[in-house]
Amino acid sequence: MNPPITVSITGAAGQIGYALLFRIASGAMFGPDQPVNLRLIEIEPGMKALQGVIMELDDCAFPLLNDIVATSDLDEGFKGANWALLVGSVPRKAGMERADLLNINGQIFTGQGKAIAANAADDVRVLVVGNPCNTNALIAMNNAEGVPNDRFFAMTRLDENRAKSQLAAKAGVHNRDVSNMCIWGNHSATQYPDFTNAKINGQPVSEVITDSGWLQGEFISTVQQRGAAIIAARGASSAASAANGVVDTVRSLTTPTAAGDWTSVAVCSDGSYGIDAGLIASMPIRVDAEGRWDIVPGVELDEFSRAKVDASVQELRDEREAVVSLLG
Ligand SMILES: NC(=O)c1ccc[n+]([C@@H]2O[C@H](COP(=O)([O-])OP(=O)(O)OC[C@H]3O[C@@H](n4cnc5c(N)ncnc54)[C@H](O)[C@@H]3O)[C@@H](O)[C@H]2O)c1
Repeated sequence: MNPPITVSITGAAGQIGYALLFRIASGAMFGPDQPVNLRLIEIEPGMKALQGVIMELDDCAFPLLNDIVATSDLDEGFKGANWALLVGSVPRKAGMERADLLNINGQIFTGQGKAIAANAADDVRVLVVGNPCNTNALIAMNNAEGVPNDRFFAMTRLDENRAKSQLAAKAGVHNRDVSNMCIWGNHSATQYPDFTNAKINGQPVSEVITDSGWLQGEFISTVQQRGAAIIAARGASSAASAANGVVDTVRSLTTPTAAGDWTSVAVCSDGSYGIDAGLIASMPIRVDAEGRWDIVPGVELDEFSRAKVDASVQELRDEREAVVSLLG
């Protein structure tokens, strides 16, 4: 058995937390030989529910679950973290402007960034799920002095999985036959699911799905609006599929990417693809055998794609502008 990995999770008593903790503890995230310590972080009002979740974790008698800490103290919560999964955030309420939301959550991610820098392990990696996740990650990154920028990620994998599933259904193939699906930009309704570079059984999608009107219209809007469609149908926002996206993201960042393929995750841009350096934007990412990631170079963006990417990047610039005072 390997020594345990420590995973800190904020918002641990929330919906996504409830779907996520059990999968981490079962070995789905780090494999069947990797014990885990869970450090579960909640705000005070969530602590009672969190105790209930911990009782259920205990009742699973997971062989890989080494230790559980429940706390609302950030220093204790991020102590020794190898992974920090920042799921908790304040949802948008009726009458709240996007700028208000950015600011309320901005305060949270300022404190969490500082606490990660002060307490986490030297190899800490941070995945932000709580929305607006790109800008929350930007704030955490800019407040985590001493933690390299390449350790910060924001989740767009759920969007990638949704896009693959839509393409597979339209083409009458299995999800696993779809590759090279990249979500560009912001995890928001401006995100661009790039069908122009995606492949089905190694063939360009546009050669398999010849209905270009569907690809440019309904496909994109279905992926962009899927979160709202789930809320309308389920009466609650996506949680199990979001938790699955977290598991997939961490697995993809800790295992080599299949040759020629890539995965979607928002990272700190180095200026690639005309995306301003320093923004947290979703791009095609690959991981090598040593576990290092880089932005896949040379992906072609045609005129249609370029306009979509630019629109989403503009939204990220606007969000950055709204929180500039929190960036240190
Ligand atoms: N990136 C993505 O693809 C994606 C997908 C789905 C949901 N989300 C986002 O994930 C977030 C969580 O979703 P959910 O359905 O689990 O929400 P939820 O409201 O069920 O749970 C959120 C939990 O976070 C806790 N919390 C709030 N502020 C906190 C803080 N400062 N520190 C620690 N915990 C805190 C709350 O007490 C609550 O238990 C939301 O922001 C949602 O929009 C992102």
